[in-house]
Parts: sequence; structure tokens; C-alpha cells
Amino acid sequence: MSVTPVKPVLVGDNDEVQRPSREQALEAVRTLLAWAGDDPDRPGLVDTPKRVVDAYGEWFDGYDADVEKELSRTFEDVQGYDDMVLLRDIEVESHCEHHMAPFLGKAFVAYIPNEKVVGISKLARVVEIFARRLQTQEVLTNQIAAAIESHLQPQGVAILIDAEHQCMTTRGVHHRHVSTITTRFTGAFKSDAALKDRFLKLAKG
Ligand SMILES: Nc1nc2c(ncn2[C@@H]2O[C@H](COP(=O)(O)OP(=O)(O)OP(=O)(O)O)[C@@H](O)[C@H]2O)c(=O)[nH]1
Ligand SMILES: [Zn+2]
Repeated sequence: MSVTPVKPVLVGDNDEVQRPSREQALEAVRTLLAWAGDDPDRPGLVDTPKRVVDAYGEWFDGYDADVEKELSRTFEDVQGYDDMVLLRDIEVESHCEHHMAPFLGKAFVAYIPNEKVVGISKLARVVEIFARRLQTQEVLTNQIAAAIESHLQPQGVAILIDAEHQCMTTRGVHHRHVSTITTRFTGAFKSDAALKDRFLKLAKG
């Protein structure tokens, strides 16, 4: 099975998109409140558009963040370290592009360095940046792998995301406690079944 490589930054790098003003965003929330059947001018709701717009600013601040910057500082004095670096249980707080509903879970990010490593916090930041954009869990998984791959040229990358989608739990099909697991393996993780297995065992804890 061949897998098409994904460019590191697919979503959110579209400078062509004209952003509406904050005023327009506030008005859009007022419209939604009225559409839902409430009165946007009642005292309890007058500050709601501002709160919602601020919350969106936080949930989607990945569009303004720079993955390249986070991964640009590498450390080359690794003294021959050439085994897996694995970050477990990175919190994932994202929103699906289909419903803008939260999906929440954990990411497991591993790579095998090729003479250079990156600060471990930067890997968590990369997860956060991509998570704070709209996409699917599959695309999020691929984007994280592709960013590490292109900046570190490691011997291999393994990503696993385990998340619960609120568009499935709080609406629509209403199935609670269904978790979705996505994975992406490149290089040595793809070609070496024992290595892949070791990653999966370590990730499970
Ligand atoms: N593959 C994938 N699907 C997702 C993700 N997030 C949400 N979805 C699904 O996207 C699909 C959208 O389906 P549609 O039929 O277009 O939308 P809908 O009528 O709201 O679908 P229901 O959720 O089944 O009510 C649903 O099946 C969701 O469960 C994701 O990250 N990956
Ligand atoms: Zn959804």
C-alpha cells in the first residue's frame, strides 16, 4: 500500500483567505444566538459574543502559529543516541472540520533521530499548533508526522492519536465512550515490525 506524503503544513497557511473583522465575528455569534431561538440582547447574553469570539481565538490560534519556528532549533550533540524518543500522553484538544465540535484525547509522538534531536517541548507544541486548526483526526496525525519528518529527517516517525469526538457523543449518532485511534508510521517504524510493536507497547504503557 502506498501512502501519499503529506506536506507539513496543509491547513492554515492560506494567506489568500481574507479574515473578517472582530466586529463581523461578534455579529455572527449574535446571529447564531438569535437563530437558536434566544434574545442576544438579554442581559445574560450581551457579553456572550465577546466570550465566544475570544474562545475561538484561543481554540484556533494554530492558524497564526509557526511550526517551522518551533522545530528549527535542533541539538546536534547527541553523542551517538540513535534510539526512540517517545512522548506519551500529550493532551490533544482539537475541533473537527465537519462540525467544529471538540475532539479530545492523547497523542503519542516518537521518532528515531538521525544525528540531531529537537527540544521535547517543541514536539508537544507542534501537536498543539496543528490541533488548534480545523481538520480531521487523520489529517492531524499526518501533519504532525510530516512536520517532524521534514525538519529532523529522522530514521523514522511514529504517531498515534487516541481521541473522543464530541460530534459523535453529544449529537448525531450519540455513541458515548467511542475512541478513535489513528496512526502514522514512516521510515524504520514502517519497515521494522518489531520497532512498530515496541512503540505501540510503550505507548500503551
Ligand atoms: N474520518 C473522520 N470523520 C470524522 C472526523 N470528525 C468527524 N467525523 C465524521 O464526519 C462525518 C460527517 O458526515 P456527514 O454525513 O457529512 O455529516 P452529519 O450528517 O452531521 O453526520 P453524522 O455525524 O453521522 O450525523 C461524520 O460521520 C462524523 O463522525 C474525523 O476526524 N475523521
Ligand atoms: Zn465532527
